Amino acid sequence: MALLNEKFFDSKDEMTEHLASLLEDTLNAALNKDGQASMLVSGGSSPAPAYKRLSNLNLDWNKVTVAMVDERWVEPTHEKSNEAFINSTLLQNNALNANFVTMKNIAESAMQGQDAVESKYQSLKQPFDVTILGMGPDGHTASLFPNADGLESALETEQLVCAINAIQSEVTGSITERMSLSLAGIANTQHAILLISGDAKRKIYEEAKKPGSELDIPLRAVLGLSDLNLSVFWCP
Ligand SMILES: O=C(O)[C@H](O)[C@@H](O)[C@H](O)[C@H](O)COP(=O)(O)O
Repeated sequence: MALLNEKFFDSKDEMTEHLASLLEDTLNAALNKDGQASMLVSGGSSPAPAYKRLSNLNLDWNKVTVAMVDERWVEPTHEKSNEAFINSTLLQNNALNANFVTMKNIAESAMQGQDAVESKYQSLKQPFDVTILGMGPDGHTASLFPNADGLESALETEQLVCAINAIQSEVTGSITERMSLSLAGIANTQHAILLISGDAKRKIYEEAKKPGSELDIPLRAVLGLSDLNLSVFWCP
């Protein structure tokens, strides 16, 4: 089991405040210690306000590298692009100077683009200083979707990233082809933060803590990483 530090907040504002100050402290500590920092980011509504707050901080942003936890295999101009989401939330204001390592490349498919993404990710500062994860109502985290094509290899590979083709559902929407940190990529961080909102997802999270199939609830594989330092933040 991961080293869990669970915090249950009364409101999203409270969670945002805590998350933003934790990220600020983490980035500052890494910059002071190593002269550089790496932060891996997810999309989703949970982290967005903290990203906006972070973007105004006076950090040495040019020494911070922001990279994606996962991405749909769509152009950055697409409305569902996580790259576009990070550009419009985090990489604004002072954070415009951060380095941004993205996943989508010119390859026709995520599978064909995987090696190029892997080599970019291998050049990031490792272990990553902090990785922000979300979770869907189907128990997916990053783009590790239940029973997806590519999930087994994402859970087994030693590579940092893996192409995934999810089974289409209400959660995935029509775009099922993704690039994601693998389980090994998620494990490769000093500190991971999992953001969960609402009672329905809380139930899935509690379910994921119990033994069972990692293919049905991929979050279970992350919770099972014995050396992972994982903060779990929940808000209503
Ligand atoms: O790429 C995606 O499909 C989303 O980023 C997704 O994985 C998100 O992280 C979770 O669904 C949590 O979303 P909320 O933050 O909105 O709860």
